[in-house]
Amino acid sequence: MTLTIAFDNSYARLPGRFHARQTATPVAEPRLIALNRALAARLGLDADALASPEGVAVLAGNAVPEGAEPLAQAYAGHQFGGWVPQLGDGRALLLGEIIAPDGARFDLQLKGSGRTPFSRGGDGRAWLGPVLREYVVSEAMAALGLPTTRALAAVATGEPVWRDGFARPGAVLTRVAASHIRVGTFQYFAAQGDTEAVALLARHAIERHYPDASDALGLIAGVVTRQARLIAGWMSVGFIHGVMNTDNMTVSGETIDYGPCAFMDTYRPDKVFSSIDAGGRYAWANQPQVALWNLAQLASALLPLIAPDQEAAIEAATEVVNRFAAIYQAEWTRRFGRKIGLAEAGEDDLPLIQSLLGAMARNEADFTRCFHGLSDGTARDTFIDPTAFDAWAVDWQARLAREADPVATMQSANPVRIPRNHRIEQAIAAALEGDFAPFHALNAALAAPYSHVEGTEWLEAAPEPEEIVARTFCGT
Ligand SMILES: Nc1ncnc2c1ncn2[C@@H]1O[C@H](COP(=O)(O)OP(=O)(O)OP(=O)(O)O)[C@@H](O)[C@H]1O
Ligand SMILES: [Mg+2]
Repeated sequence: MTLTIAFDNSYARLPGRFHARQTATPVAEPRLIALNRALAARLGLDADALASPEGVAVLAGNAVPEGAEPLAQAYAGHQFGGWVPQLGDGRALLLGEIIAPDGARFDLQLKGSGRTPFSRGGDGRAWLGPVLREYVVSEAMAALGLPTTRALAAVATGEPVWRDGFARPGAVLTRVAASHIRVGTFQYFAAQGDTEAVALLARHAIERHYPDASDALGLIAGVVTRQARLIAGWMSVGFIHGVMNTDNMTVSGETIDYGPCAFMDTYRPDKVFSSIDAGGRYAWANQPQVALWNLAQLASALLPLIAPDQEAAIEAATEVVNRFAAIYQAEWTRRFGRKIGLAEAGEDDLPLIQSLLGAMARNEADFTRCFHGLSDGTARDTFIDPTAFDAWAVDWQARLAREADPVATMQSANPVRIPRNHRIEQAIAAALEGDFAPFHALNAALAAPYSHVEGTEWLEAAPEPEEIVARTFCGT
């Protein structure tokens, strides 16, 4: 079985200071854990060839496929608000880009493939737990209909990875993305005063993601729009990214870096999962503000391209960045409106949505179960005090009288299943014992999140108190 991948590596053609050419460090005993056949088909890749020994060698980094030009991408970033002038792929390699049958261009990247010039003190590796988490959650995000990087494959390396004094099984994730260009990629060059590189990168990003944009302002406007919509989408499914540093925000508008992420069970606007987010900077309710702050950093990196006069550039960029609030608010209203059965919610409907959310918080309602329960009469059962729900439902029913098919609207907006954190942890624990069945069952159940599927009820319920997993770790 021969694996042929038609690479066309536009990022590798950018000047040398954009990346470090590097091959993966071979691993002892590659073994395929999961191959995403549906995604392979979408990309025009031969899944059987990927699953063959030759294919698995490529997915593990033990063989370089013909046409690939592996490289680590340079980037910088603000981490928890603190500036880090050089980050870069310290444990990932871009193999190259492929053009799918429909003409769309995708990066093919290995994550956990060994040390690079950007590794600093790190070992360049990933362990099984975070690889499975990223696989499950990124694919669930795609199934929910939200823009995201994808997981094409997970491979066990047969080598230990040391974390906190424990030997963990090593793994490599094959990630697919519209690109891996981050806000931090622009910042990396801007901070060095390398305006030529910023301009080259802007042109590259425009060609790949915003062909209608004619200049840097158009690029910013495009990213602002996509990120505002993306974050509103996260909010609508209770997703908490957990580490929204500027190096973890894409310019394409796809969700990236599923390190400490989680979906919340009980609705709490200030919910934080990440063990390192002590100040709650990246709490659920803070995500739009953080995104806006990150976008301001992008705009500031692009200032030299906007106008020779800095004052004028700042003024123009600020106007574009400030469009975020209206785009976000419109998308938030549209999404939460649909969640309560309103096909086209408007500003007038905000009090109704907000009063439900307030009551949900006071009554410790499960976010996913409560919204889904609106269409089958079980929402009130998720409240500590169901009569509080009933009180809200009076106004709600009155408003629903003006809707043609509110049940259909709600069912298309409220997932019945999300990747619950305790289920992810259970799947990881089983995998560490050599049993990957729960991991595969989780992926299968999450592929169709909006409809009831026989045999997947175990994933619909909120965790029992003793099952709750309230902490996540940063995934390195
Ligand atoms: N085990 C490791 N070895 C070397 N570098 C690492 C390791 N873990 C993380 N890094 C680097 O630390 C920085 C921040 O890591 P972060 O957790 O945001 O990213 P990541 O999960 O590795 O990757 P990505 O953002 O591509 O999903 C990045 O530059 C990353 O490459
Ligand atoms: Mg990252």
